[in-house]
Amino acid sequence: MQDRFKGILLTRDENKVMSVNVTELGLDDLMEGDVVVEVEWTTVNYKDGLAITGKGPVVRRWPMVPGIDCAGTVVSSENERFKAGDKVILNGFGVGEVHTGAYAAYARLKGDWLIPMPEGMDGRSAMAIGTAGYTAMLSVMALERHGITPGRGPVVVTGANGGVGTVAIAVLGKLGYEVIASTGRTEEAEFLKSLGASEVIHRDELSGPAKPLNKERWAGAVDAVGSHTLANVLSMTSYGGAVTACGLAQGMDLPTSVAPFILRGVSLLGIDSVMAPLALRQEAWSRLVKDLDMGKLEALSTEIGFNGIVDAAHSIIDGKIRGRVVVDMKKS
Ligand SMILES: C=CC(=O)SCCNC(=O)CCNC(=O)[C@H](O)C(C)(C)COP(=O)(O)OP(=O)(O)OC[C@H]1O[C@@H](n2cnc3c(N)ncnc32)[C@H](O)[C@@H]1OP(=O)(O)O
Ligand SMILES: NC(=O)C1=CN([C@@H]2O[C@H](COP(=O)(O)OP(=O)(O)OC[C@H]3O[C@@H](n4cnc5c(N)ncnc54)[C@H](O)[C@@H]3O)[C@@H](O)[C@H]2O)C=CC1
Repeated sequence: MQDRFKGILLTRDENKVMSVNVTELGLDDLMEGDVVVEVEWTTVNYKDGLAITGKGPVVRRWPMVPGIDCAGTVVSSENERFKAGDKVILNGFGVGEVHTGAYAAYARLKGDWLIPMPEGMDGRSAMAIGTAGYTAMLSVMALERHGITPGRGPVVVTGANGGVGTVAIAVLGKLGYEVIASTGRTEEAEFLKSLGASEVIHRDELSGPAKPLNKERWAGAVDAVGSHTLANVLSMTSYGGAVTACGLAQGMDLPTSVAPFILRGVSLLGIDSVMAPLALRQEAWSRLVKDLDMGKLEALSTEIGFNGIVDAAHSIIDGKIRGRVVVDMKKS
């Protein structure tokens, strides 16, 4: 292991003005943990974008190495579950928020947070999926638990060209659902159809203030957008349907009424990837091996090197990234 290694460090001055520094770090700059991992692959999620641009109060401890997820190899371990050489995945648990994170050549982490690399997956594909794709899987699993089968009717996916959206479309399509993709980038309709969407609608149909109830259009939804979009999705969900909420790309508010819940028995299912229990995580990663077509994952992914992370963080907040960004940490 190198004594000094590259990393990104977010610092704040006495006036709480943030700086983003590409710098050299040592192990002492990383917070305590019982496993040191060489970060081989990481990614840029919306939350990483919020952290690096400072657009959202994601970072809650300073200074911070951002980066909420990574895949790599264990370098040293005092945890009985892991030994040097093991391939692992890390996502969530406040890493990149309150615990120094993935945008460095090494990460010092708690072994209890790590998942052994599932059979059939490698570091690159794990991070092409990343937190966004794993959250898409958690969302699909929540719909399934609620009895939303392909026979119940279509499922709408909002934020369809984003990380959660593209992976959700690919998984739902493979599982046989009729998928309606909602996007502001309708010029990407053919791409979304190639992933598994049957129909593409413009996000403007869902982005204004919602009526309490509207014509029933879908049995289920994977929503990554929140705000008016989620309110409209709820108002158009058919009797007994279910909607998962994981994101806030339009806003953190939810200007809805109780009508969909009390008149149509619609359920709103909250999805949190960060503190999801280990068993649910392992199930989600195993399901991704089985239910996500790796050719489609490749089609929705763009690879960059370490030096591209900061630009990609700005681009994701500007809504300019299609699908997922995977970062090869060995590449500059
Ligand atoms: C991969 C996942 C995602 O992408 S999620 C989307 C990205 N996340 C965000 O945009 C969240 C950013 N955070 C915020 O906007 C705010 O922190 C807030 C609205 C969630 C809360 O802010 P507010 O100023 O209203 O309250 P406090 O900071 O005083 O916190 C209240 C209470 O909540 C605890 N808390 C704060 N952040 C989190 C979090 N991320 N996860 C879990 N809990 C959180 C905080 O510790 C306080 O609890 P207490 O018991 O008093 O300590
Ligand atoms: N709850 C959780 O644990 C998790 C939450 N998330 C959240 O899910 C959301 C999506 O994440 P990603 O797919 O990775 O982000 P992304 O940026 O890849 O995708 C978001 C999509 O929403 C679109 N969008 C932006 N503004 C919009 C608006 N006003 N109306 C409709 N669409 C809009 C963008 O064009 C983009 O296609 C984010 O808010 C993120 O924070 C992501 C992962 C885990």
